[in-house]
Amino acid sequence: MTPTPDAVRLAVVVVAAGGGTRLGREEPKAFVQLHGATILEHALRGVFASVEPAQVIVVAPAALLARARAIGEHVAGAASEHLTVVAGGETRQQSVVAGLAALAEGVQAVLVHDAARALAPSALIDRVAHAVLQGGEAGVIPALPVIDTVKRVEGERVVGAVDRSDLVHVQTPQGFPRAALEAAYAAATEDFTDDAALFAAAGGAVVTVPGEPRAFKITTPWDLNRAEQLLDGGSRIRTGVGVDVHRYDEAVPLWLGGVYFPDEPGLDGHSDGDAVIHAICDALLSAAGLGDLGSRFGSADPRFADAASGIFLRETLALVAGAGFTVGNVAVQVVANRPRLAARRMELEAHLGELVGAPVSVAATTSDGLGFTGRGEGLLAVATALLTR
Ligand SMILES: Nc1ccn([C@@H]2O[C@H](COP(=O)(O)OP(=O)(O)OP(=O)(O)O)[C@@H](O)[C@H]2O)c(=O)n1
Ligand SMILES: C[C@](O)(CO)[C@H](O)COP(=O)(O)O
Repeated sequence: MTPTPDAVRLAVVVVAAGGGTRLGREEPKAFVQLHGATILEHALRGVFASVEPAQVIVVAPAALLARARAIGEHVAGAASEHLTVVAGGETRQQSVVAGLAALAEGVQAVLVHDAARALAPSALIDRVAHAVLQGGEAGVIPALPVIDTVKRVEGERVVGAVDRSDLVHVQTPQGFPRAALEAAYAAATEDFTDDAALFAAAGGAVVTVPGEPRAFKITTPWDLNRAEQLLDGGSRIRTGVGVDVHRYDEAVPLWLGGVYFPDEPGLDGHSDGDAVIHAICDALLSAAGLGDLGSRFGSADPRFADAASGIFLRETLALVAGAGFTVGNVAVQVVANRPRLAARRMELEAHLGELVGAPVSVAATTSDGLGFTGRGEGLLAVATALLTR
């Protein structure tokens, strides 16, 4: 993943070294299973599906650094070069210090994010990142209004009311200019419950952006059940559609569905022209509400000139997973005079199913001589995708 200009300036520190006392599990909280993956994996999916950070630093328990790296590499895939794993400390603040110590040169803004906020949507991470990257000197934190009445108590005795109109619930990621955050941490003489308080204690200004209910912190067993239900009981089925057309180009090889077809005219395009994979990517992005291939990868991006289209599918699947979706199935229909797919349909379905990680069905037809496909000028692929969340 080549960083975009914004990403060259941004690092995300994911603090995952806590013991999870209030959760009451044997393993440290970030390594507790949630809906078939660890809490850490869920958190990293959101991070890697968001802005393209130049560096992601996972702060993990010293005894689990290798496990944390394996999880990080599984999520990051081709972006693993941007992953750093360091050992945390006795407190959250000490873990953040360890994360800051691992920041690469050139990073100018830092997001600090709780792995325990495992369902934080990538849109929230984008929101904080873009607010910080706008170049102000303030810290940026996500916040939600307090909707319950708040009382001051002494033991069980209520001793006063608190005006909730100017109170908010604060979440993570919290974003800061790097130099100012490092200076604030260097000057800290006490423990704070979040980075914004430490930053403010050093004189830094802090502003809020809207938080997200899904970014709640998994702290107690009830929270873990709530997260499980959101990922399971709240299953929502989403369908999407994708279409792609390419003209034939006799001068290039034909790759279709990630499979090479010898002695067939290739497809003209900025990448390898694989209309089947492009249509599948658009169908997946459409179902997840994540835009389309052109908006995500750019139709003229030099990074993808002549690229094998499998790279688009891997990146698309990471985005879809990061948004909390699982692929149910994909169906593809090819409309073209060539190539004849019948003899290789099962091979195509097996290969695409392996790439997508779910059943992929492939069908083909001609257009009975009608239109550009009938005149043998090009090939059209239509795909549908079913996602669940
Ligand atoms: N020494 C610590 C303590 C906390 N954290 C991280 O800070 C985030 C918020 O902390 P919290 O939810 O309190 O996690 P724990 O400290 O593990 O929970 P508990 O207080 O119940 O032990 C979590 O992602 C946790 O992994 C950390 O990296 N290092
Ligand atoms: C950082 C934080 O998530 C912001 O709300 C919160 O302060 C962490 O508190 P914890 O007691 O360390 O979970």
